[in-house]
Amino acid sequence: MRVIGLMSGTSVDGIDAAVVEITGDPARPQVTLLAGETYDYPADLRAQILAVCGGAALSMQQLAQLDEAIAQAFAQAALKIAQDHRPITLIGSHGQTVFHRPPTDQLGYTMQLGRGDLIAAVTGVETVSNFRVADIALGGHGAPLVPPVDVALLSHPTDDRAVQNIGGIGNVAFLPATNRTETFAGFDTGPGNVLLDLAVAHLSQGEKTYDADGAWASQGQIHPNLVQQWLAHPYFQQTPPKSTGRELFGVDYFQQCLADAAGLPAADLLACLTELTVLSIVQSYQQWLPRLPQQVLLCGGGSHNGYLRSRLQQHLPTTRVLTTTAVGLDADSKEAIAFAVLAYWRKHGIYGNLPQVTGAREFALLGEIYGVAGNSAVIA
Ligand SMILES: Nc1ncnc2c1ncn2[C@@H]1O[C@H](COP(=O)(O)OP(=O)(O)OP(=O)(O)O)[C@@H](O)[C@H]1O
Ligand SMILES: CC(=O)N[C@H]1[C@@H]2OC[C@@H](O2)[C@@H](O)[C@@H]1O[C@H](C)C(=O)O
Repeated sequence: MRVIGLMSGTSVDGIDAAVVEITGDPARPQVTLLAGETYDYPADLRAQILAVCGGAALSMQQLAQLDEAIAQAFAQAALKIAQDHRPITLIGSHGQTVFHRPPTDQLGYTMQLGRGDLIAAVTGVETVSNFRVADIALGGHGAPLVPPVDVALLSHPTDDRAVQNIGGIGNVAFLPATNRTETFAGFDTGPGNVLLDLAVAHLSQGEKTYDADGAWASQGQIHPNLVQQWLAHPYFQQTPPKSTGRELFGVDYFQQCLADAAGLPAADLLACLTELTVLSIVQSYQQWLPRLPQQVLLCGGGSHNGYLRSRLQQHLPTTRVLTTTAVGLDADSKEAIAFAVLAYWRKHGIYGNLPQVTGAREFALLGEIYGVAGNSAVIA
């Protein structure tokens, strides 16, 4: 079956789209990537989304317009990537997270915009969307959802692996070697690139959106006391299951970091924020994974940050730090691929969440399915 996966994450940089061919046993699918692209959001739409993520109030009218604009952008991304890969049978669309409240003594709440019904209507392809809410209703975090896909696609016969996504937020999936019988682990490790991106935009007066390869940060000096001060944030001490977002590590937190680093050169701020990401990952492995893995497989945009990668390798001397691309799964497309697989699982009646990761009290079918009328197909 040919499936499109669509995802836009906490960096809000654009829509990751992937076309995959899925074959074999639905529970242990064989996935071949046929195309992977990122389609940038129009600048005004990105600005609106970032404002809402930052807590800007919206009228219902504005919410409706934003939801439609995001759905249209996702549908256009699907139409573009499908061009040379028809027929497409199914779309799995994560949408755009604009609000995420982890559960406490009350249920969590999460909101992804980009209505699946509109994507189905525009593309003529059955679409699964709104993946997180079923897990949330069962007391879970609704995140991270990619770990079971990592288990299915990246487990190794003899080596323990940790798959580390470094997007806006970072998250890990621990995959014990398949010759062991342990359960899996996974959680959000904390900020990935989000603080770095905010710092770069601030330091470059909006000229740049990110620090390519970590080149700017690599010229700076790390101030360990400052990094330790930031690592005292309660999120880093919290026991999994745990998830986070721009609500905790967004503009307000960045302003605090900026104030803490007052007087330091720009490159030092970037080096310190990079070290925060790196040490939050390393310390969370030491605290919460059953043991350190033999391999860390990086994915997401942060996997292109050579400075960050080298810092991570330095702090994990007995572990090989690689990318998922190095073991055959494209590091930039992996999350989009994951939502194609989650949609495929939904259609086959296969549970998509891992309760030991999300904290839900049960397994759940994830996603709402939106069908299309028989002859309305555009890319089917
Ligand atoms: N060449 C590069 N060098 C350094 N950093 C990069 C590079 N390319 C991308 N990035 C970083 O990766 C970020 C985008 O990563 P990605 O697309 O994985 O995030 P996301 O999917 O939005 O987030 P999340 O996984 O939290 O939902 C950019 O904002 C930038 O900080
Ligand atoms: C609520 C939400 O959108 N969470 C994202 C975010 O981005 C990274 C991290 O925080 C992860 O928990 C999740 O995305 C990935 C795709 C996941 O669910 O596995």
